[in-house]
Amino acid sequence: MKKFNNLFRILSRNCNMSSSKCAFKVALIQLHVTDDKNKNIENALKFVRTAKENSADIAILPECFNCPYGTKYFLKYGEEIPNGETCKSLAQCAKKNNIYLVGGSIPELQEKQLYNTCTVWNPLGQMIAKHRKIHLFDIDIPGKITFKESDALSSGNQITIFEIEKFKVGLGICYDVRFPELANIYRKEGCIFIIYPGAFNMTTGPLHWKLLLRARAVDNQLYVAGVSPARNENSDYVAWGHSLLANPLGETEAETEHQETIIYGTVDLKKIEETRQNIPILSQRRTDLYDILYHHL
Ligand SMILES: NC(=O)CCC(=O)C(=O)O
Repeated sequence: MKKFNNLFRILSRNCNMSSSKCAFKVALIQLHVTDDKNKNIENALKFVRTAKENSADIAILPECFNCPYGTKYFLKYGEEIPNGETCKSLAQCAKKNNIYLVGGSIPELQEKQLYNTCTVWNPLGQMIAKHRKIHLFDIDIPGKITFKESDALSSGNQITIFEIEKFKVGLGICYDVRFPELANIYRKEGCIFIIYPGAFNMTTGPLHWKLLLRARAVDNQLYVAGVSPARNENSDYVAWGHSLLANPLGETEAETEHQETIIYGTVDLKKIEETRQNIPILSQRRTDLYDILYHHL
């Protein structure tokens, strides 16, 4: 409840002052990813410039935007964070364009371990967050898709929150979206927005991508973005695309299909406040019951 009131305090303090923002323009950049790392990075930078020209405050790149998505590629494309070439480019790009940049994800190499990692850069070009995918994508749907990220990657063990003008934003990567507990923690920590760079596939994409993003939004009464690579029929792993932004009511604010593009949406803090006031589920939760029942199962 304390965190909930904090949002109202920040809102009433900031939003009534003309110098402060109560809405952020968000650019969801759905990139075509190839096996050429330099081209992928250059392409991402070009789209971030376009996002800035269109007055975006935050630009978001997809999961694995510098590398084809597949366990056999991660070591070859892996690099250290923040000293690798991709991070250097992202830092410069954020600074040059004076924009918050959520760097999708890249394979991170640290002490012979690989992680699927998202970095976030502020308009000064400083890294303000680093999220290692917590839940690795290990699934087997016979005849449809088998994928075992844990063959190559280690999992992250931390939740990740960063701030944009005092407002908290939570991070997850793709499969992390399937775990409502993580999103619930972000809400309880006072987040107003959760960002999931993600590359769902042609089986689970049509089934679950949109449903999960909207579910996380409506459960937690905040904005949720899912940002995918564009569909590349020539790659081993064909991404579903369909990047989207869901609002605190669970409605789709912005959505695209599978081609390379940018879509824009607004994170409107007043809409969060209104939704949370009208339907006050956070304070109505019966944790007295759930906690007891959960621990007895
Ligand atoms: N990159 C991923 O984590 C894919 C997740 C996915 O497709 C799913 O169904 O979950």
